[in-house]
Amino acid sequence: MTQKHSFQAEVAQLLHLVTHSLYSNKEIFLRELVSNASDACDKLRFEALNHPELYEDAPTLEVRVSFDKEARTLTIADNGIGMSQQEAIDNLGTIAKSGTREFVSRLSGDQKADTQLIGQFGVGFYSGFIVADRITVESRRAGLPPEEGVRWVSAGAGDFEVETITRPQRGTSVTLHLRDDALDYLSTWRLKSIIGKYSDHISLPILMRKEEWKEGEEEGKAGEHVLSDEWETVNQATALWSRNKKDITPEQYREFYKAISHDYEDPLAWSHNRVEGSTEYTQLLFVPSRAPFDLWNREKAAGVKLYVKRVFIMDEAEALLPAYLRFVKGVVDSADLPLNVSRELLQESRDVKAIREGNTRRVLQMLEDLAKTEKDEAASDEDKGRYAKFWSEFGAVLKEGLGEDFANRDRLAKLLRFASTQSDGVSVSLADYKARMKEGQEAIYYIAADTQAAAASSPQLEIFRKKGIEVLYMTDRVDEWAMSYLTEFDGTPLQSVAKGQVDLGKLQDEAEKKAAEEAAESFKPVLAKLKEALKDKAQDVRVTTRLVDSPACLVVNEGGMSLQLARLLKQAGQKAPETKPVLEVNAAHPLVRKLEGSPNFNDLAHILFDQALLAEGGLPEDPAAYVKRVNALLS
Ligand SMILES: Nc1ncnc2c1ncn2[C@@H]1O[C@H](COP(=O)(O)OP(=O)(O)OP(=O)(O)O)[C@@H](O)[C@H]1O
Repeated sequence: MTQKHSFQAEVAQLLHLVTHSLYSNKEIFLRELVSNASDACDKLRFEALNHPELYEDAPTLEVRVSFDKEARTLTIADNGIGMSQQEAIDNLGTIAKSGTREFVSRLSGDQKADTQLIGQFGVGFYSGFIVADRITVESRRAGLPPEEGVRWVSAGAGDFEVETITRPQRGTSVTLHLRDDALDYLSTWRLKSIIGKYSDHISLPILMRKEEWKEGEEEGKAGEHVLSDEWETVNQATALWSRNKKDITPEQYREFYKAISHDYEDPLAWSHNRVEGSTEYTQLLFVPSRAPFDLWNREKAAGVKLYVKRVFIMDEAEALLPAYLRFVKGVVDSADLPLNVSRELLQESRDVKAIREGNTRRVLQMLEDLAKTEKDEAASDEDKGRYAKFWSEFGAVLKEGLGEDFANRDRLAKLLRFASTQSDGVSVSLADYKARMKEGQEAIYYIAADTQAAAASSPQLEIFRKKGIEVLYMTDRVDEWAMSYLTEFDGTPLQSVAKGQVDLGKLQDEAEKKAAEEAAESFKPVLAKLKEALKDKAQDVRVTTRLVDSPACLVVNEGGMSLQLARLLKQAGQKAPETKPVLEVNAAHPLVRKLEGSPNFNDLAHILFDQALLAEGGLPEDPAAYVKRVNALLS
């Protein structure tokens, strides 16, 4: 008896996209289905560690790819874990992974944008519908009796049908009923070449029927290739990472990366090593070229798969890399961990700790190499641009490492890049900055703001501009938090220009200092009045030398949380300490001079404060009152 089921809405949406736009290279459907078959075998091998009876009478795991020209079908069959009827309904009719669901919910309906997005994702099983107008899946879960097999059929529209079948062999076969424009896949040569390209690294044998040359029977009739009953292995069938580095081509590394990451772009860099010593393992790690849409989710699945002696143990083994390197993809194959290792155990294992440290060092090494190439005269333009590309995609995540990975903080600091008052591009390293520091300059200055434009026009910068001192712009959300962990670079302190008093030290000449002191002295009575008028808003009011064109600005005390960070925290619904800022005034500014003896002193004082807040990216506490005061003065 067949039962009809509807696809979950998200699946229907995904299928629509698959069948209506997707993929300039259709052939990846084979990679996806072979990869599912291989995963199913991995799962069986894993479960059979404790239940060897699951192997039944077929202990050799394999994938078979075959086709039937007459029926126009292509079949990918495996003897892996298989599916029960309920599993087929669940796995092939709904999207279980929350990440994938979220991804689908982001599809905009704009085909071009969606195709881009989906390229980052891989549609797995559903990619079969790129080439098929109907798919039949027959399966039986290992351990269930033959009568509890299942047949699942769908034309890829809104629904699918399932029925119970008897299936003596365990595992799954996926049969694609090819569309008219996909009949070229009914060719041994074609399929072999696709498997060679995408699935060579799969550690299981992929078998296809051998082809034989048959002479034409009648006089004058040409011979042809016919399929024999003999099967042959058409891939290398050894896990790519277990092969010798020198036997692997760059092309093979790239394809391997695409297969494990579902990315359609080449990786930016990779590193493949066999690590020996007290903990033995192989690592093959990739840096992608493009950030995934959910990079910001720190809970997001980590990208490293764990194997133990070639046996697949788990995807997304977050213990193998720190969270700030969650963009890295790859494989770790340990020789020491027990096969039954669990996630909980991983967290505590000393071997895993050693692997995590080793992986971290490797990734940093890869990034340092990319950064080095940036300045290498002999490198191609493309190679030179790789680090900048990396930085624009992943720089903000890497910065989290400053607060997370103290042991590598110095290495991370060297990898940072910023825009600055002297560079629009985000390309200034702290070492570049130091090399350009003015004589007598004692700190690396930076300013944090929401955007580069806001940073560039900030009043706090005025004196630095005037003196030609470079200031770094920090415009990533994580910057302030990250910078709180980086107080110095190579012996030079980092100093926010919006915190504490400006002390340009040797950069300020004696005459300037003296003039400032005198101005401050004569301004004292006004200052006292200002403090009184603003006592609910400002912690203190003082005269500053940092302003040139602006009348006033707000700063926080050294060690205090910046106003910008406090705002970000509030926006994110978190508690921020209520720190009152310090109002700094430019005693030489006409507006400030006007204060003395003004009948509107109180209004002017509040306007001065609120404007400083606006200039800094904040909003007056009572915007309407601010507008009223300004209007009163204007009219
Ligand atoms: N050959 C197979 N044998 C057993 N189960 C399968 C097979 N193919 C697919 N499945 C099941 O169907 C589910 C959905 O497959 P699909 O390819 O859409 O996503 P996935 O493999 O989970 O994710 P991804 O392709 O992104 O790795 C799989 O998780 C698996 O449980």
